[in-house]
Amino acid sequence: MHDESYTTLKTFVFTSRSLSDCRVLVVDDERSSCLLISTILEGVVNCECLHHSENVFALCEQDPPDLIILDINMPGKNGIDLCHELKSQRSTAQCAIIFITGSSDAETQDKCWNAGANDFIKKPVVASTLIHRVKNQLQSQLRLELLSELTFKDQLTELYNRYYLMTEIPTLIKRIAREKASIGVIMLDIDFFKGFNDQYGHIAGDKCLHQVAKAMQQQLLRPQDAIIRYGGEEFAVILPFTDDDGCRHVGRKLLKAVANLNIVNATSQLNVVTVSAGYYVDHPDQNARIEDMIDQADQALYRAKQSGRACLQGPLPD
Ligand SMILES: Nc1nc2c(ncn2[C@@H]2O[C@H](COP(=O)(O)OP(=O)(O)OP(=O)(O)O)[C@@H](O)[C@H]2O)c(=O)[nH]1
Repeated sequence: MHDESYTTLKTFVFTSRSLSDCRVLVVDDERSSCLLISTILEGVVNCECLHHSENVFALCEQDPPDLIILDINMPGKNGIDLCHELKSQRSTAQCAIIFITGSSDAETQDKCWNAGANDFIKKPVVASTLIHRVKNQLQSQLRLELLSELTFKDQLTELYNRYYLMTEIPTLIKRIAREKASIGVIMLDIDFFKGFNDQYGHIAGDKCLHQVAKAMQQQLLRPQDAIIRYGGEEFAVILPFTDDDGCRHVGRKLLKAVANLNIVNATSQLNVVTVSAGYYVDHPDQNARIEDMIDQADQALYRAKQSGRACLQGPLPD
């Protein structure tokens, strides 16, 4: 547990992205136009080109770029329809879209804005204008990203905070209710953490919290799953669209991942840091409240603590 490199205190600085980390997708059936744009943007952002509009949506849904530079007139799906499609889907709505086209009459420009465009550039392209428009677009996105990290993330563990739980999860529950699906909630608490702090000090305690958080985060594979630092050494895991079996499976994986860190805690009978967990699965209606689900999972967590810790408990049988 003694790591000489660990000298920083309470907060971990957020690793916010910079312009050079941003991905820009250029969609234009004219190869020369794609080449020109990506050459101008070289060294500013990472550029990829696509010459067909047909597979853009599928590609963006899988791995959304930060910005798309879109031609309007292309064989197959035209840029305006593609923009409508991208902006109407939750998974791609955040991609900024800049149209780049030779036809810049008022009616065409109107169509672009109505489709959800973020900006519009007229051909022939002026290099410095393209660079500045792309930079402006991406910089405001990066600022928003940082702001939402600062608002919704806990600085010590880099997990979501309670504000995220209370503001974002209720909307998700309403969607799950509409789709008549289920949601799993797991509450976890580090065992004998007071003893750990007393034995190794609070800085080591903070580092332990950070490691435990990272190890648990790595176990969650679906983008909609979320871990929240609920209290000091207590975590809430929200698993949308997950049933009883799925919830138990994830719960066991989380327990194992923490134990496998092998962080020594001489104040625990197991001699390593472990977590106890309780879970609850709900088929919510529109009035369901996250607080009530957490309360149920917390009662199961209490039973896990009572039955010796380092284990997972579910609801009591009816
Ligand atoms: N280092 C550190 N410790 C914290 C933080 N937040 C809470 N704690 C400590 O976590 C400990 C929790 O202690 P208890 O609630 O008694 O629980 P426990 O010792 O883990 O015992 P069980 O949960 O019953 O296994 C307290 O000593 C808190 O000071 C934090 O941000 N950093």
